[in-house]
Amino acid sequence: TGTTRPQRLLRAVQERATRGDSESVIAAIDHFCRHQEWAMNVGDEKGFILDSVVSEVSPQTALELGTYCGYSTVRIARLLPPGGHLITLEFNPNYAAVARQVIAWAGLEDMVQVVEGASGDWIPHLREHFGIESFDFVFLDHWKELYLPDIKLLEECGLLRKGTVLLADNVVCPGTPDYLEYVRKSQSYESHYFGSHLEYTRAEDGLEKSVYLG
Ligand SMILES: O=C(NCCCCCn1ccnc1)c1cc(-c2ccc(F)cc2)cc(O)c1O
Ligand SMILES: [Mg+2]
Repeated sequence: TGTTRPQRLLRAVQERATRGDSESVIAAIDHFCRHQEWAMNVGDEKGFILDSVVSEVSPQTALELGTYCGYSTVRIARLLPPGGHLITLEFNPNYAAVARQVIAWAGLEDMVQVVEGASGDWIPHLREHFGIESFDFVFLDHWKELYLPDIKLLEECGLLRKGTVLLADNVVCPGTPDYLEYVRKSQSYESHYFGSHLEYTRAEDGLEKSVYLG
């Protein structure tokens, strides 16, 4: 027994960050991951790229696949425009429980909906369950072999529109080769690779930004 890494990360947030201050929550998690224990958050370097894409899109509706401890959820939600809303899907209930508390500590619970379950099960029900017409922005950061099937499902469910921006983490490490090939070859996407590093390390990694053309 004892605590899990997500629980230790949450304790670091509660001990180091100021309630309602999302910047201090982000800083506390980055400090924990650099100085205490590595964790698979998108991190500060790739997080800066995520911030710039979210700011550019300024999404009213956003979807995140893979919440983990809520680090990228907080990064995205803090930049949403008035009326903006973020739905984040997490398969692991222990991750989801920690993420809800991290998001609440940042004071962003009103703009975020943490949904527990398998992305493939939930995607076909997002419209009816949350009144979503389509997404302006999608951040992919869950199991790497699900990136491709899940964007195909989003297409089939009509949840992408002309101009929807997809941003995928880890396209180099751990890697998402089938997803990359698809978005780079498909006539329905305009893709661009942002080179960076695996969170808190010197290993190569990067984000792929893909605009859906319909
Ligand atoms: O596996 C990752 N994320 C998915 C976690 C489970 C998602 C569950 N889920 C949520 C919704 N549907 C399913 C991941 C891994 C690494 C990594 C890199 C190098 C290494 F040596 C070890 C690990 C780095 C990341 O940045 C990652 O995102
Ligand atoms: Mg990741």
